[in-house]
Amino acid sequence: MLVFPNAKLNLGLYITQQRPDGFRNLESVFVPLPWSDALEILPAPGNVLTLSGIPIPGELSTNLCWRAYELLKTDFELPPVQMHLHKVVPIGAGLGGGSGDAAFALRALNELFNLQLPTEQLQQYARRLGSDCAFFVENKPVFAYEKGDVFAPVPLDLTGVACKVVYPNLHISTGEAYSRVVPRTLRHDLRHSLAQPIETWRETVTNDFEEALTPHYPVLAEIKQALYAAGAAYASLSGSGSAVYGLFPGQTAPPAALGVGHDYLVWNGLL
Ligand SMILES: C[C@](O)(CO)[C@H](O)COP(=O)(O)OP(=O)(O)OC[C@H]1O[C@@H](n2ccc(N)nc2=O)[C@H](O)[C@@H]1O
Ligand SMILES: Nc1ncnc2c1ncn2[C@@H]1O[C@H](COP(=O)(O)OP(=O)(O)OP(=O)(O)O)[C@@H](O)[C@H]1O
Repeated sequence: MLVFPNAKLNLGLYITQQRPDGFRNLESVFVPLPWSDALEILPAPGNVLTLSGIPIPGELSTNLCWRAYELLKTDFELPPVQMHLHKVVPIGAGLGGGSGDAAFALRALNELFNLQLPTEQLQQYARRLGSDCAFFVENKPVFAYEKGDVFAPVPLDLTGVACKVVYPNLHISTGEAYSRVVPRTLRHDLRHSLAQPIETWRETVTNDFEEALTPHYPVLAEIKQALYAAGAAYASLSGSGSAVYGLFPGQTAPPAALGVGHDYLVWNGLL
């Protein structure tokens, strides 16, 4: 079975509280971003994981696709599988790339071996692999809260909005990013702000990681400024960075060149 695990963008992100379990409570809206890896899973005589594309740090056994398989195997008698992951989505980007791989692996294994796990149960498995993973089970725009793994519907449809995502070849680890933010009680009603026209978001929709990380990584502000100069209606860091995106509603494609950075990885397309 061949699947294409996509990435996500965060529209606004507020870190509201330190939790007793070491994690933080947050509020954010997640939307799918059609920048995708490719993952093939087949029954096989023996277990094997192969990789291509962007190199993934760490042992094969710690790869999130493999961990998804191992997790299901604790509860089900799964036959051996061969998996191949072709990595396209940049890592340490705040795009949830690894999380998408994990959730798509759970979904594919569920289908391939007819496990008949309903959505809620797949989300429970996904939560055990990472805070971002559960989003990718349903993979539709949601308001996320608590650890970012509990969801409420959000009446937001960005389908067809032109988008540019810029990754400045800078790996920011999620743990490091969180350690730089001091949680603050909630200051904004994100869902209310996002219900207004995109052009108003610049004044109302913020990501707490941006303020905390920009002094350490000025390139983030440079890219954001360039996106606005190129006509973005809204630009922001995604998640814990380092990817920065711009939205260009009403345009059939985002502008081709930004005039910043030579070796940046860029995704252009429609949401
Ligand atoms: C920044 C976001 O991408 C926003 O969507 C996510 O919150 C990150 O989710 P993720 O990459 O799946 O993160 P996890 O693998 O669960 O956690 C990595 C590390 O981030 C921190 N972490 C993560 C999520 C959260 N709600 N609070 C945290 O404090 C913890 O230090 C944790 O050890
Ligand atoms: N399939 C995978 N794809 C990417 N990273 C993976 C994968 N499996 C395991 N990892 C590990 O996860 C780490 C990346 O997680 P990190 O949170 O830093 O970045 P991210 O993928 O951009 O995620 P997020 O958007 O949630 O911040 C890598 O250092 C890598 O070791």
